[in-house]
Amino acid sequence: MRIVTLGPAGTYSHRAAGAVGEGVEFRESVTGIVEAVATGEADRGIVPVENSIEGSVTESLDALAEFEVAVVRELITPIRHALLAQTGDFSVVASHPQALAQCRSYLDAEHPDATLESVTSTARGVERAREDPDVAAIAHPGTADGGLSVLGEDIQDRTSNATRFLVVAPTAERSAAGGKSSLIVYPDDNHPGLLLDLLRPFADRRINLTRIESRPSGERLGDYVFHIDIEAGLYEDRTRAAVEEIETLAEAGWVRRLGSYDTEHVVE
Ligand SMILES: O=C(O)C(=O)Cc1ccccc1
Repeated sequence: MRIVTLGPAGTYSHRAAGAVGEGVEFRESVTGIVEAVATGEADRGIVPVENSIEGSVTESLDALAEFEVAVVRELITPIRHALLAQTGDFSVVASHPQALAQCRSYLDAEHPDATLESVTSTARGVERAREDPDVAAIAHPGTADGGLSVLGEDIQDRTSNATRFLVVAPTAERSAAGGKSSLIVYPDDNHPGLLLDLLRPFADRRINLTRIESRPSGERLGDYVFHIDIEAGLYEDRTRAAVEEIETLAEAGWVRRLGSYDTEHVVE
């Protein structure tokens, strides 16, 4: 199986990908990962979608709306960040924007003068720190080799920091079996009560929503795509009926069933 995730080696996504298989290939962006699966270049892609401290990885949500893929698994992993550098004398902290945001209080308290540098992944930040003594990285402590020391451990703003990853696959592999499902709804419409109308089909059938997120459609200001996760499988009659009702409401736009899956907790 060809598996792609966020690289270089050592990212949190790479660690989560260990639950999917061996022999991972890397991409520089989550959009590139979802695209590789949509075009048939890869069989599975692992992307972060949501963090318990920092919220959505919006690039992942937008890529799921842009490309035709299925979601086949959901992996939740604890995230524990470390600060790594050649010495304690640095002026730049480089990491993935999510990691920088998850450690905001620590950085404000311990390194208020450091310049924060966003890079494409935590592992890319570690490469920067290996090359440049003026740069520290925030990453998994296991990436501290090649002359780097761990200057701080468990530096995330809350002890419980978890990230939710989705495993994407070609649409032919979409499953209707599972206790949770993900949908994307683009109503291409705007009227008072639209959101209420979109939610009622679930409420009427006692289907619990675990998440709803709106993202700009890119078409015009105030026009949204809704990412909806529910606690029910697409195989269930009540889910089928609810989604059919939503398809009628969104007939000017589209509804995408990404798939059903069960939550897996991955602890390394
Ligand atoms: O950059 C990484 O290591 C990633 O996999 C993205 C990420 C960043 C911070 C927390 C979880 C995932």
